[in-house]
Amino acid sequence: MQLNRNVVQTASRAPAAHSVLPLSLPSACTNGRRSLAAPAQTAGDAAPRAQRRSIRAAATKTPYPPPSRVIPTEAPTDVEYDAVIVGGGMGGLATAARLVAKGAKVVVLEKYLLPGGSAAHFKREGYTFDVGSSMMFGMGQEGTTNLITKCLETVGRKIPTVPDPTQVVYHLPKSDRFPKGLEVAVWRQYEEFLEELAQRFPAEREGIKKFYDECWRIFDSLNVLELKSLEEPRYLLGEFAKQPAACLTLASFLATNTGDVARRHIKDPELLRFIDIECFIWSTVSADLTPMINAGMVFCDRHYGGINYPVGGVGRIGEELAEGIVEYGGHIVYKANVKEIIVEGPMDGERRAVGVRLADGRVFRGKTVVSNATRWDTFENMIGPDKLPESEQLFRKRFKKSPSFFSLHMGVKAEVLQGQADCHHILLEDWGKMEAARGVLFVSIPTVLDPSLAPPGHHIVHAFTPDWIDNWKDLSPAEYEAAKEQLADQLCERLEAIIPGLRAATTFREVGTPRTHRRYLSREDGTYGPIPSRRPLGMLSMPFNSTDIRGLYCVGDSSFPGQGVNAVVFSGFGCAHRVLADLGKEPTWPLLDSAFGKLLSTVRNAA
Ligand SMILES: NC(=O)c1ccc[n+]([C@@H]2O[C@H](COP(=O)([O-])OP(=O)(O)OC[C@H]3O[C@@H](n4cnc5c(N)ncnc54)[C@H](O)[C@@H]3O)[C@@H](O)[C@H]2O)c1
Ligand SMILES: CC(C)=CCC/C(C)=C/C=C/C(C)=C/C=C/C(C)=C/C=C/C=C(C)/C=C/C=C(C)/C=C/C=C(\C)CCC=C(C)C
Repeated sequence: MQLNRNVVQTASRAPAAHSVLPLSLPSACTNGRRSLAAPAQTAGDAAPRAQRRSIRAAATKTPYPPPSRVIPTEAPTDVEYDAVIVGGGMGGLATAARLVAKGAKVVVLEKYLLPGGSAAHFKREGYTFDVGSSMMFGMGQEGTTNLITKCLETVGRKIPTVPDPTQVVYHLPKSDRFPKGLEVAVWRQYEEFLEELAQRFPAEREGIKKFYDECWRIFDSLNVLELKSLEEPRYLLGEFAKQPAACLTLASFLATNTGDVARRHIKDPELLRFIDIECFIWSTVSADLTPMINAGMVFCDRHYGGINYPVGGVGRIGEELAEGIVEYGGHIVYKANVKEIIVEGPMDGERRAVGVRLADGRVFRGKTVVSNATRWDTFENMIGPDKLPESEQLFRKRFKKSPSFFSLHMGVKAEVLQGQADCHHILLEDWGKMEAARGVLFVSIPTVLDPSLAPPGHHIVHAFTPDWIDNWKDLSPAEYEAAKEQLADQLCERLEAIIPGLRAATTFREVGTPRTHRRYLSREDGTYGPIPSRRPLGMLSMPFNSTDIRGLYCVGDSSFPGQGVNAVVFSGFGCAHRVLADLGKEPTWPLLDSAFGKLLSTVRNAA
């Protein structure tokens, strides 16, 4: 059966291209093919790509963004805040934005000098480097899942963006069928991507469409809901009443993992491995361990128009949010290292978080405390490893820390990337190494979308690969430096396969190891976030924002729905809603509320 593009394309899947074009950038198109040294395909090469590209990056000049503005603020310590927020990563900022917009008195305490956490940026020699990846979901203009756009709007902000023409281009291992390697581009247009994949695996044409169409069922359901706290039954019942079909669809997928759905429709082992890496690049686990609802979000938002690069760099999002929060009356204190979450009450009775103490001795008191640090940093380091509530002990059995990353930030002469139009690439030479440290190589070239990030005539190449902190322990300073250089050289050698001449064209290079991530992001072992230790029951085992300590909430990637900027912003929306409900600033049905809370924790403990 041939894919029928007219059937696949629906208004909800592909909002008009103009709606996602940059707000202030030229929509200049470059119709050339990708210029990376792409191996030819053997199983049916796709039709000429130039004909199928309907959205192209603005790859020419862009205006320089406004200079970074991080307004340092202080905050009084002699007041009781509605919420004291530990950490100004995207999870903490999203919570703060939603709270201040409702008139709550909020202080954000950030250990570093800048907002954004792992989604911040740093500047060196005329380059603006994104700390993490440059792939931003949730930045579209339509629907309800464009949570980054919505979060900015909450505090009156908007950022010009550039659409990514492809989400990612995969350069995957050689096999009998693909002697030069399997290459697949995930085009912004859904039909183009389906066609490309079906050309590679013609016998699975129908299965491919069925699998990805199941993802659309989830996305289309999420994309009509007002996204708030799933722990608040009054809101939840309201959404069920307004959108019963969407809510039932989501409920039916809550306990499902992606691998199960993929195997229902696809039999080819090589294609199933492709679905694995489709999950791995954002969940850092295979499809069997990746909740299907998250896959629905990621596999569809990219075609719906959600992946757009913020002009000026990913760090602009945090900067704009921070400014907006301050404008709405909130406080953000930088260089504020929270050492302790103050909890009152007996160990065997009701315990309540009442504030925090900083390393310099300052105390901020609040009716609620929200932690944007990982659960390990929050409970073990700021409360005490001997005081772990039962639900936290359970969390530690079910989830473990994912590896951190080794990152290589490079400035390169522009000619080495002549004609390049794809920002993100994935390289893997051996399927057996997909989940191993230093196996998958992630590559972002954000300057193809926003040239203003590099000095004229230059590009940024950011390459990173999963790595464990244990690989960097017990080294002398000289050994540490030598190990960094050696691994950086190895990665450059691998990169030469898709960017020939890279090493000779490199004019700037800075390396980060898991130790760097631990130090600057204050994430235990530099972890990227929690991953399941065993097969999870879809999303059901992931904790929401409330904790067993009254008044203490967690937000960010150790809370539902997990890693990803759009995901932690959703977690922030949920957290703010739950906090407001507990503060009496959002309507609730108290009896139902407490019964539902107990039911949820019973279900989660059993999941
Ligand atoms: N392209 C992408 O998709 C992309 C890019 C970057 C980041 N991310 C995602 O962002 C997620 C993380 O976001 P997040 O909001 O959960 O966490 P985060 O680590 O980004 O932010 C946490 C913040 O808390 C601060 N902090 C930690 N301990 C502190 C303490 N004791 N006192 C004061 N401040 C403290 C840190 O300095 C940091 O700014 C990751 O899962 C990753 O997937 C994604
Ligand atoms: C009863 C109950 C509870 C319920 C009922 C039913 C219902 C209603 C349900 C509902 C649900 C919901 C709403 C859900 C939600 C969800 C969500 C929102 C989700 C989201 C997600 C997201 C995500 C996951 C994302 C992610 C992303 C990421 C991670 C990214 C990353 C990236 C990277 C790393 C990059 C790569 C790079 C290269 C390639 C270079």
